[in-house]
Amino acid sequence: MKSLLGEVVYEEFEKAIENEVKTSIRLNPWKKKPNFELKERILWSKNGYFLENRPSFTLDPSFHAGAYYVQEASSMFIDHILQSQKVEKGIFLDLAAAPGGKSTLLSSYLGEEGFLVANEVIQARAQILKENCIKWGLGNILVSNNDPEHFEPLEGFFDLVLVDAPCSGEGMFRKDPQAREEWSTDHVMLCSARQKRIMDRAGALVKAGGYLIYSTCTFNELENEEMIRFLTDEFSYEPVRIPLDPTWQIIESKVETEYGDFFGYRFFPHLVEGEGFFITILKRPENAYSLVPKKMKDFKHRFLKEIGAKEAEQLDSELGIAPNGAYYQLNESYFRIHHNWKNHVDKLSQHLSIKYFGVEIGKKQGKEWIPSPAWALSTLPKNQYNTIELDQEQALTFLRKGELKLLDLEKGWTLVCYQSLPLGWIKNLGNRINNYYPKEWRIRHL
Ligand SMILES: C[S@@+](CC[C@H](N)C(=O)[O-])C[C@H]1O[C@@H](n2cnc3c(N)ncnc32)[C@H](O)[C@@H]1O
Repeated sequence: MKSLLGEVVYEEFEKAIENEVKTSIRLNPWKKKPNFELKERILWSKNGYFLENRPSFTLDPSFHAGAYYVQEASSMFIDHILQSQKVEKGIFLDLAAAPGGKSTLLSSYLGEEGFLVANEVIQARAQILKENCIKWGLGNILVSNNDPEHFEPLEGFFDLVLVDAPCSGEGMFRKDPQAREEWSTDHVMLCSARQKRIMDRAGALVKAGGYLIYSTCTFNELENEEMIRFLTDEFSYEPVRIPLDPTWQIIESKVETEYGDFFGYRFFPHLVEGEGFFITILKRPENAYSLVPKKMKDFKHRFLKEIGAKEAEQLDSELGIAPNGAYYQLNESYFRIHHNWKNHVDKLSQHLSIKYFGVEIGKKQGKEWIPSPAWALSTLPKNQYNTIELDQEQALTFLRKGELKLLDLEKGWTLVCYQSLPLGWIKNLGNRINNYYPKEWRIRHL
C-alpha cells in the first residue's frame, strides 16, 4: 500500500480503515419505493443512496419484498459504466454472482429487454443467490451452479460478462477484521493464479463487440493491473475509458500494454465512502474471432418440459399476464420467461446446472392451482387475486411464517402486501388461515 500510495497518503489510508463505512442501499427501480426518506444519492449510481445510520433491515418488510438491496457504494459504479457506455441490452453473464449484489444491479439495467445468467460455483451460495434473485422479482435471471470451466461450449455467447472475482479482500480490511488476519503474500499469489484460471475461460465467453468487466475488492496490482495484462495477452480486447467526475475521487490507473493503454479504476477508503474496490472494462473487437465450441459434459435438464405456444398463451390469459410468455414445467411447477429468451434458455439448459430461471408461477396439485411465492414477489401482475395490506407487526408475523389473525378475510387465496409491496400468499380455509411463506426464508431472530 505504501508503494501504491506513498508514505504520506498511506497514513490517511491507515486512519480511514479504522472508521465505519457508510451503509448504502440500491433501490429496485421496477418496484414501489420503500417508505423511508432517502436524502443522499450516490453520485455514480442511478438508484443508490447512503443512509444516515444502519437500520435493522431484518425488521423492514419492504427489504424482504425486494424493494431495495443493501450494497456498498463502490460496487454500484457498474451502473455508471453501463450507462456511460450505453451497453446494449442482450444476454449478460455474472460468472461469480453470489450473494447477488451485482446480479440484481445488472437485472435492473436489463429490465424486459435483456436476460442475465447469474452463476455461482458454490452450491450453498447459489441457493442464497437464487433467493435474492427471486425477491428482486424481474424474472429476467437464470441462476446456475457451475464451475467456470463448464461454460466452455458457450464461447462467444454473451453480450457482457462480469467477473467479480474471489480475491484477497484488502478492500474489506475496514469491514471485516478477519480479512486482515487471513491476508498473506502467499494468499495474494494464490488468488492471482485462480483469477487467471477464471479469466482464461471468461475472456472467451464474450461475443464480438461485447464487453468484459472484471472487478475485485482488493488493491494490489497482481490481482488487478496484472489481470488486464493477462487478458490482453490471451485475447484480443480493446480498451474502454470511463468518464469520471473529479469530485468522486475515484483513481484511474493506466496500464500500458503492447496492445495499447488500458484503464482500471480504484476506490480507496480514504477518498470514497465505500469499500476498497477495483474495476476495469474491456471491449471485444467487432471482428473478434470466436472459437468453435467443443463437445463437453451434457447438463441437459432431463425433467424440464416445454409447454407449447398455444398452451402458453392460454396460461398467460388465465393468469392475467401479457401474452409474451414461454413456459416450462418442472415436476408440478410452471416457470415463465419472456418468450424472447426461449432459445437462449434452451441452449443454456443443455450445458448448465440450472437452479432457477424466470418466474416460478405456481404448481398444479390435482385440480388446484397453488400460486408460487416467487410470483407474488415478481413484478408480473396478479390482478385477479384479493390483496390485503398488513401493518409492520402483521407483516413480520407473516415473514416469520406465523399465524395471522385477520377478520373479514375472503375465502381462498389472498396476496399479502406491506406498503403496497407484495410479500407472499395466504389462504383462508374458513377455520384457519394458511401461511404460504417459504419455510427456508422465514425470519427467525426476533
Ligand atoms: C466477490 S464474490 C462475488 C460477490 C457478488 N458478485 C456480489 O456482488 O454479490 C466472489 C464469488 O466467487 C466465488 N468463487 C470462489 N471460487 C471460485 C472459482 N474458482 N470460480 C468461480 N467463482 C468462484 C465465491 O463463491 C464468491 O461467491
